[in-house]
Amino acid sequence: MKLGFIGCGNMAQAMITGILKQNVVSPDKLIVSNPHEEKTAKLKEQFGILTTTDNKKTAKEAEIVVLAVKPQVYPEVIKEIRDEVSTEQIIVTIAAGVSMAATERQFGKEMKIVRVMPNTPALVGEGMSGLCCNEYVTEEEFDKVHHIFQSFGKAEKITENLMDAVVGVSGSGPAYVYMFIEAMADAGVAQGLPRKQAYTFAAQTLLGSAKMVLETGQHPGELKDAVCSPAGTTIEAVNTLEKKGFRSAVIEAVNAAAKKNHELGKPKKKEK
Ligand SMILES: NC(=O)C1=CN([C@@H]2O[C@H](COP(=O)(O)OP(=O)(O)OC[C@H]3O[C@@H](n4cnc5c(N)ncnc54)[C@H](O)[C@@H]3O)[C@@H](O)[C@H]2O)C=CC1
Ligand SMILES: O=C(O)[C@@H]1CCC=N1
Repeated sequence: MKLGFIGCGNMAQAMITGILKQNVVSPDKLIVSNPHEEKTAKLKEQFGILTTTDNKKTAKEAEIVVLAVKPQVYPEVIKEIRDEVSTEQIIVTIAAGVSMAATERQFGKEMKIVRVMPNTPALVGEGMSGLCCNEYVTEEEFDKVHHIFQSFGKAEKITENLMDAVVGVSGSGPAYVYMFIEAMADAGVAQGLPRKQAYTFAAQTLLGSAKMVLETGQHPGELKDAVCSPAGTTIEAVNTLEKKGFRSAVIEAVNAAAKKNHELGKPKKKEK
Protein backbone atom coordinates (compact mmCIF):
# COMPACT_ATOMS: atom_id res chain seq x y z
CA MET A 1 0.00 0.00 0.00
CA LYS A 2 1.44 3.38 -1.01
CA LEU A 3 0.74 6.35 1.25
CA GLY A 4 1.01 9.92 -0.03
CA PHE A 5 1.08 13.29 1.71
CA ILE A 6 0.33 16.56 -0.03
CA GLY A 7 1.78 19.32 2.13
CA CYS A 8 4.66 18.74 4.51
CA GLY A 9 4.30 21.19 7.37
CA ASN A 10 4.01 20.71 11.12
CA MET A 11 1.23 18.13 11.13
CA ALA A 12 2.44 16.05 8.16
CA GLN A 13 5.99 15.94 9.53
CA ALA A 14 4.69 14.79 12.92
CA MET A 15 2.57 12.03 11.33
CA ILE A 16 5.22 10.86 8.86
CA THR A 17 7.83 10.65 11.62
CA GLY A 18 5.39 8.72 13.82
CA ILE A 19 4.45 6.32 10.99
CA LEU A 20 8.06 5.60 10.02
CA LYS A 21 9.24 5.16 13.61
CA GLN A 22 6.51 2.56 14.11
CA ASN A 23 7.33 0.80 10.80
CA VAL A 24 3.67 0.76 9.81
CA VAL A 25 4.57 1.86 6.27
CA SER A 26 8.08 1.35 4.91
CA PRO A 27 9.95 4.43 3.61
CA ASP A 28 9.78 3.18 -0.01
CA LYS A 29 5.97 3.16 0.22
CA LEU A 30 5.76 6.83 1.13
CA ILE A 31 5.56 9.79 -1.23
CA VAL A 32 5.41 13.39 -0.04
CA SER A 33 4.90 16.52 -2.12
CA ASN A 34 5.38 20.16 -1.24
CA PRO A 35 6.16 23.05 -3.58
CA HIS A 36 8.89 24.18 -1.18
CA GLU A 37 11.68 21.58 -1.24
CA GLU A 38 13.12 22.73 2.07
CA LYS A 39 9.96 21.45 3.80
CA THR A 40 10.60 17.84 2.73
CA ALA A 41 14.42 17.92 2.82
CA LYS A 42 14.79 16.87 6.46
CA LEU A 43 12.48 13.85 6.13
CA LYS A 44 14.15 12.84 2.87
CA GLU A 45 17.56 12.97 4.54
CA GLN A 46 16.42 11.26 7.75
CA PHE A 47 14.31 8.43 6.27
CA GLY A 48 15.14 8.33 2.54
CA ILE A 49 11.52 8.75 1.48
CA LEU A 50 10.45 9.82 -2.00
CA THR A 51 9.72 13.54 -2.14
CA THR A 52 8.56 15.75 -4.98
CA THR A 53 7.31 19.24 -5.72
CA ASP A 54 4.61 17.75 -7.94
CA ASN A 55 1.29 17.13 -6.13
CA LYS A 56 -0.07 15.35 -9.21
CA LYS A 57 2.62 12.67 -8.89
CA THR A 58 1.58 12.00 -5.27
CA ALA A 59 -2.09 11.93 -6.27
CA LYS A 60 -1.42 9.47 -9.11
CA GLU A 61 0.86 7.10 -7.19
CA ALA A 62 -0.61 6.81 -3.69
CA GLU A 63 -3.54 4.57 -2.78
CA ILE A 64 -4.19 6.71 0.28
CA VAL A 65 -3.64 10.45 -0.20
CA VAL A 66 -3.48 12.67 2.89
CA LEU A 67 -4.23 16.33 2.23
CA ALA A 68 -2.01 18.04 4.81
CA VAL A 69 -2.22 21.64 3.64
CA LYS A 70 -3.98 24.54 5.38
CA PRO A 71 -7.79 24.57 5.01
CA GLN A 72 -7.59 27.66 2.75
CA VAL A 73 -5.32 25.76 0.32
CA TYR A 74 -7.68 22.75 0.00
CA PRO A 75 -9.73 24.10 -2.96
CA GLU A 76 -6.55 24.90 -4.93
CA VAL A 77 -4.96 21.48 -4.25
CA ILE A 78 -8.16 19.54 -4.97
CA LYS A 79 -8.59 21.42 -8.25
CA GLU A 80 -5.01 20.53 -9.15
CA ILE A 81 -5.33 16.78 -8.43
CA ARG A 82 -8.95 15.91 -9.09
CA ASP A 83 -8.34 14.63 -12.62
CA GLU A 84 -5.39 12.53 -11.42
CA VAL A 85 -7.28 10.48 -8.82
CA SER A 86 -9.75 7.65 -9.31
CA THR A 87 -12.70 6.78 -7.09
CA GLU A 88 -10.75 3.67 -6.00
CA GLN A 89 -8.26 5.82 -4.05
CA ILE A 90 -8.83 7.07 -0.51
CA ILE A 91 -8.57 10.77 0.29
CA VAL A 92 -7.76 11.59 3.91
CA THR A 93 -8.48 15.14 5.05
CA ILE A 94 -7.05 16.54 8.27
CA ALA A 95 -7.99 20.21 7.92
CA ALA A 96 -9.92 22.10 10.54
CA GLY A 97 -13.44 22.92 9.38
CA VAL A 98 -13.38 21.01 6.08
CA SER A 99 -16.43 18.73 5.89
CA MET A 100 -16.57 15.52 3.89
CA ALA A 101 -19.44 16.99 1.84
CA ALA A 102 -17.29 20.00 0.87
CA THR A 103 -14.36 17.76 -0.08
CA GLU A 104 -16.60 15.49 -2.15
CA ARG A 105 -18.20 18.50 -3.86
CA GLN A 106 -14.79 19.90 -4.80
CA PHE A 107 -13.63 16.59 -6.28
CA GLY A 108 -16.88 16.44 -8.22
CA LYS A 109 -17.04 12.66 -8.01
CA GLU A 110 -17.89 9.91 -5.52
CA MET A 111 -14.50 9.88 -3.78
CA LYS A 112 -13.79 7.72 -0.77
CA ILE A 113 -13.11 10.23 2.01
CA VAL A 114 -11.82 9.71 5.54
CA ARG A 115 -11.89 12.89 7.64
CA VAL A 116 -9.46 12.92 10.55
CA MET A 117 -8.48 15.38 13.27
CA PRO A 118 -5.02 14.34 14.52
CA ASN A 119 -2.66 16.28 16.80
CA THR A 120 1.07 17.03 16.82
CA PRO A 121 2.10 14.62 19.64
CA ALA A 122 1.92 12.07 16.77
CA LEU A 123 5.61 12.94 16.41
CA VAL A 124 6.43 11.06 19.61
CA GLY A 125 3.89 8.27 19.14
CA GLU A 126 1.34 9.84 21.51
CA GLY A 127 -1.10 11.43 19.09
CA MET A 128 -4.87 11.51 19.51
CA SER A 129 -7.00 11.31 16.38
CA GLY A 130 -10.74 11.30 15.72
CA LEU A 131 -11.81 9.68 12.43
CA CYS A 132 -14.98 9.42 10.35
CA CYS A 133 -15.66 8.43 6.76
CA ASN A 134 -18.23 8.78 4.01
CA GLU A 135 -20.43 6.03 2.55
CA TYR A 136 -18.00 5.09 -0.24
CA VAL A 137 -15.34 3.85 2.20
CA THR A 138 -15.60 0.13 3.01
CA GLU A 139 -15.02 -1.17 6.51
CA GLU A 140 -11.74 -2.73 5.38
CA GLU A 141 -10.55 0.56 3.87
CA PHE A 142 -11.51 2.48 7.00
CA ASP A 143 -9.57 -0.05 9.09
CA LYS A 144 -6.47 0.52 6.94
CA VAL A 145 -6.56 4.26 7.61
CA HIS A 146 -7.43 3.70 11.28
CA HIS A 147 -4.42 1.40 11.58
CA ILE A 148 -2.12 4.13 10.22
CA PHE A 149 -3.40 6.69 12.73
CA GLN A 150 -3.20 4.16 15.56
CA SER A 151 0.47 3.64 14.79
CA PHE A 152 1.35 7.02 16.31
CA GLY A 153 -1.08 7.18 19.21
CA LYS A 154 -4.73 6.63 19.99
CA ALA A 155 -7.32 6.85 17.22
CA GLU A 156 -11.09 6.62 17.69
CA LYS A 157 -13.99 6.50 15.27
CA ILE A 158 -16.44 9.34 15.78
CA THR A 159 -19.39 10.80 13.89
CA GLU A 160 -18.66 13.90 11.82
CA ASN A 161 -20.87 16.13 13.99
CA LEU A 162 -18.37 15.60 16.85
CA MET A 163 -15.42 16.99 14.88
CA ASP A 164 -15.85 20.49 16.40
CA ALA A 165 -15.58 18.99 19.89
CA VAL A 166 -12.56 16.90 18.93
CA VAL A 167 -10.76 19.94 17.50
CA GLY A 168 -11.45 21.87 20.70
CA VAL A 169 -10.21 19.12 23.00
CA SER A 170 -7.42 17.24 21.22
CA GLY A 171 -6.68 18.91 17.85
CA SER A 172 -5.90 22.32 19.33
CA GLY A 173 -5.41 20.96 22.85
CA PRO A 174 -1.61 20.53 22.80
CA ALA A 175 -1.25 24.32 22.53
CA TYR A 176 -3.13 24.92 25.78
CA VAL A 177 -1.16 22.17 27.50
CA TYR A 178 2.14 23.77 26.40
CA MET A 179 0.91 27.08 27.81
CA PHE A 180 0.13 25.35 31.10
CA ILE A 181 3.61 23.77 31.16
CA GLU A 182 5.21 27.14 30.40
CA ALA A 183 3.25 28.83 33.17
CA MET A 184 4.08 26.09 35.70
CA ALA A 185 7.75 26.28 34.75
CA ASP A 186 7.80 30.09 34.93
CA ALA A 187 6.45 29.87 38.47
CA GLY A 188 9.04 27.18 39.25
CA VAL A 189 11.76 29.53 38.01
CA ALA A 190 10.29 32.34 40.13
CA GLN A 191 10.60 29.98 43.08
CA GLY A 192 14.25 29.23 42.26
CA LEU A 193 14.22 26.14 40.01
CA PRO A 194 16.70 26.27 37.11
CA ARG A 195 14.78 26.77 33.82
CA LYS A 196 15.60 23.38 32.29
CA GLN A 197 14.67 21.50 35.43
CA ALA A 198 11.48 23.55 35.72
CA TYR A 199 10.32 22.23 32.28
CA THR A 200 11.17 18.66 33.27
CA PHE A 201 9.27 18.92 36.55
CA ALA A 202 6.25 20.55 34.91
CA ALA A 203 6.09 18.29 31.82
CA GLN A 204 6.65 15.05 33.74
CA THR A 205 3.87 16.08 36.13
CA LEU A 206 1.52 16.51 33.16
CA LEU A 207 2.61 13.19 31.65
CA GLY A 208 2.23 11.25 34.90
CA SER A 209 -1.14 12.79 35.72
CA ALA A 210 -2.45 12.02 32.22
CA LYS A 211 -1.27 8.40 32.56
CA MET A 212 -3.06 8.13 35.91
CA VAL A 213 -6.34 9.18 34.25
CA LEU A 214 -5.86 6.79 31.32
CA GLU A 215 -4.52 3.81 33.25
CA THR A 216 -6.37 3.80 36.61
CA GLY A 217 -9.81 4.58 35.22
CA GLN A 218 -10.36 6.73 38.32
CA HIS A 219 -12.35 9.95 38.05
CA PRO A 220 -10.03 12.99 37.66
CA GLY A 221 -11.75 14.62 40.65
CA GLU A 222 -10.97 11.62 42.82
CA LEU A 223 -7.31 11.72 41.71
CA LYS A 224 -7.21 15.45 42.50
CA ASP A 225 -8.67 14.83 45.96
CA ALA A 226 -5.94 12.27 46.68
CA VAL A 227 -3.32 15.02 46.22
CA CYS A 228 -5.09 17.53 48.48
CA SER A 229 -4.07 16.94 52.11
CA PRO A 230 -6.32 18.64 54.70
CA ALA A 231 -4.89 22.09 55.45
CA GLY A 232 -2.06 21.22 53.04
CA THR A 233 -0.32 22.95 50.15
CA THR A 234 -2.38 21.64 47.23
CA ILE A 235 -5.78 22.85 48.42
CA GLU A 236 -4.28 26.37 48.63
CA ALA A 237 -3.36 26.13 44.93
CA VAL A 238 -6.75 24.58 44.03
CA ASN A 239 -8.50 27.41 45.85
CA THR A 240 -6.43 29.97 43.91
CA LEU A 241 -7.17 28.28 40.57
CA GLU A 242 -10.90 28.28 41.32
CA LYS A 243 -10.78 31.96 42.34
CA LYS A 244 -8.99 32.83 39.07
CA GLY A 245 -11.56 30.96 36.96
CA PHE A 246 -9.19 28.23 35.76
CA ARG A 247 -11.88 25.69 34.86
CA SER A 248 -14.08 28.23 33.19
CA ALA A 249 -11.13 29.62 31.19
CA VAL A 250 -10.35 26.11 29.90
CA ILE A 251 -14.00 25.38 29.09
CA GLU A 252 -14.35 28.68 27.23
CA ALA A 253 -11.09 28.07 25.33
CA VAL A 254 -12.20 24.61 24.14
CA ASN A 255 -15.61 26.00 23.16
CA ALA A 256 -13.92 28.85 21.23
CA ALA A 257 -11.80 26.43 19.19
CA ALA A 258 -14.85 24.23 18.50
CA LYS A 259 -16.86 27.27 17.41
CA LYS A 260 -14.08 28.40 15.08
CA ASN A 261 -13.92 24.91 13.53
CA HIS A 262 -17.66 25.12 12.92
CA GLU A 263 -17.38 28.59 11.35
CA LEU A 264 -14.51 27.49 9.09
CA GLY A 265 -16.83 24.79 7.76
CA LYS A 266 -19.57 27.19 6.69
CA PRO A 267 -19.70 27.66 2.91
CA LYS A 268 -17.91 30.83 1.76
CA LYS A 269 -19.91 33.23 -0.42
CA LYS A 270 -18.20 32.26 -3.70
CA GLU A 271 -18.68 28.55 -2.92
CA LYS A 272 -22.52 28.88 -2.91
N1 LIG B 1 -0.74 21.85 13.38
C1 LIG B 1 -1.62 21.14 14.07
O1 LIG B 1 -1.51 20.98 15.30
C2 LIG B 1 -2.78 20.49 13.37
C3 LIG B 1 -3.08 20.80 12.08
N2 LIG B 1 -4.16 20.20 11.46
C4 LIG B 1 -4.46 20.51 10.06
O2 LIG B 1 -3.36 20.11 9.31
C5 LIG B 1 -3.24 20.93 8.14
C6 LIG B 1 -1.83 21.42 8.02
O3 LIG B 1 -1.52 22.20 9.16
P1 LIG B 1 -0.02 22.50 9.58
O4 LIG B 1 0.82 21.32 9.27
O5 LIG B 1 -0.06 23.02 10.94
O6 LIG B 1 0.32 23.68 8.57
P2 LIG B 1 1.75 24.09 7.96
O7 LIG B 1 1.60 25.48 7.44
O8 LIG B 1 2.82 23.79 8.94
O9 LIG B 1 1.89 23.06 6.74
C7 LIG B 1 1.25 23.22 5.51
C8 LIG B 1 2.26 22.88 4.42
O10 LIG B 1 1.61 22.94 3.16
C9 LIG B 1 2.56 23.41 2.22
N3 LIG B 1 1.82 23.89 1.05
C10 LIG B 1 1.32 25.15 0.80
N4 LIG B 1 0.72 25.16 -0.40
C11 LIG B 1 0.84 23.90 -0.91
C12 LIG B 1 0.42 23.30 -2.12
N5 LIG B 1 -0.25 23.98 -3.05
N6 LIG B 1 0.72 22.01 -2.33
C13 LIG B 1 1.39 21.27 -1.39
N7 LIG B 1 1.82 21.80 -0.24
C14 LIG B 1 1.53 23.09 0.00
C15 LIG B 1 3.31 24.49 2.95
O11 LIG B 1 4.59 24.72 2.35
C16 LIG B 1 3.43 23.87 4.34
O12 LIG B 1 4.64 23.15 4.47
C17 LIG B 1 -4.25 22.06 8.30
O13 LIG B 1 -5.33 21.82 7.45
C18 LIG B 1 -4.65 22.00 9.76
O14 LIG B 1 -6.00 22.39 9.96
C19 LIG B 1 -4.92 19.26 12.09
C20 LIG B 1 -4.66 18.92 13.37
C21 LIG B 1 -3.61 19.53 14.15
O1 LIG C 1 -5.13 25.75 14.69
C1 LIG C 1 -5.58 25.07 13.77
O2 LIG C 1 -6.42 25.54 12.98
C2 LIG C 1 -5.13 23.65 13.58
C3 LIG C 1 -6.27 22.67 13.64
C4 LIG C 1 -6.16 21.99 14.96
C5 LIG C 1 -4.84 22.38 15.44
N1 LIG C 1 -4.27 23.24 14.66
